[in-house]
Amino acid sequence: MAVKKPKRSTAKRRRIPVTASLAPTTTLTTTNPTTGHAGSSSADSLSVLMALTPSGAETTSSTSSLLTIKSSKAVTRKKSSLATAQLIRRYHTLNKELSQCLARIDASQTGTGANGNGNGGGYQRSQGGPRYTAQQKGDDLARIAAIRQEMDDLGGLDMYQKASTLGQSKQRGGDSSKWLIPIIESCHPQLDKKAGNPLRLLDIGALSPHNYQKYASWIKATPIDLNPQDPLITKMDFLEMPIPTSKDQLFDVVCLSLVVNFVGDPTQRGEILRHSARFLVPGSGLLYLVLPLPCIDNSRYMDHELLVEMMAALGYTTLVSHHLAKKLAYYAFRLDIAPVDKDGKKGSKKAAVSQLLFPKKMRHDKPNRNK
Ligand SMILES: C[S@@+](CC[C@H](N)C(=O)[O-])C[C@H]1O[C@@H](n2cnc3c(N)ncnc32)[C@H](O)[C@@H]1O
Repeated sequence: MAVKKPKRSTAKRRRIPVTASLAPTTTLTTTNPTTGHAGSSSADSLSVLMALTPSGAETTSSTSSLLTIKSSKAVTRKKSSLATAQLIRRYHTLNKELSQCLARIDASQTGTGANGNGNGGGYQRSQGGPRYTAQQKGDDLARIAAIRQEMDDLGGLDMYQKASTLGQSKQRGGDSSKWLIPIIESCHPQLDKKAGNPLRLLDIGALSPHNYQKYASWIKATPIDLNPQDPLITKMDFLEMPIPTSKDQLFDVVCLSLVVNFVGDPTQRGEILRHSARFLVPGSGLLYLVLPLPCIDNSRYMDHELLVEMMAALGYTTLVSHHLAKKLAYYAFRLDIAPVDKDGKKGSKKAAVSQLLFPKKMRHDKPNRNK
């Protein structure tokens, strides 16, 4: 994508460092976006993953028959898959708790109280709400340090990404782009795949630059990530990505596969979805959204109907297709209405209205549901 005079997004962004650049990224070094620590902390990250493998995992070398070898391999794979899932879950939990602590501190400093979604804990600096005491702030600061330490001990974002890459390896079903391809094809029936005029696809939070390689003749992918695992992935915080200033900079497809749930702060999750609309061709652009299934079918506050309603409020009024699989929920939305606040202006009427439209509200009051 050619970028002329990039216009910076004013989308709400506080803690993830600015790394906006469309140039390849290996020369850029940043603070670890999640832990806030400099550099990569995962020199021996794979050994951390191995250490997480439940003890007693057998290896094939000690087995004597082919049958045992096969079952032993399967057992090892299952255990390692469990360890990977455990690591990813722990990382998400820490990331969320970190966001909550940071949001409480932010809210107490700005006097905004909760950040509109309960994440700030409802504390206010000024009158009207419970006071956020110095003691509570001290506890939050101590907890933040402990969380960052634990994240570092686990191997930081780098390790999380390696675990996620294992999660998307072929053995475990491959990456989630497969579901999308037939949908893109059905939305562009006239597309001449050999004409040399490929569709433009922005892959946000890409673990591999090769997810769309097979379709390179008709899909030109731009993979970006906060912490690229490959030099072909551009280092970029999507919320800092320059908003297109002309039609030829827009994308036909924007992919957010397992990215929104990665973000700990609910306001920022919303911002990512809102921001996505600024990059798509209105009328035909597709947003590919993948979430862990429990976000949709086991939450107290969110479900399929509410997601569809919220997306419609952002201009995604057509749900082209969706699929609730065993572990993941896949959605393809079409951007029918161009965003009003194209310039990314925060606090626009539209933004205020959508916050009022969707306050955090209990929808499924059941004890076993996620919060
Ligand atoms: C679960 S992993 C990626 C999953 C991959 N897309 C897939 O479908 O398997 C989530 C990724 O999102 C990236 N990410 C989170 N927030 C981001 C942002 N604001 N900009 C760019 N990448 C982001 C993280 O760095 C991480 O690599």
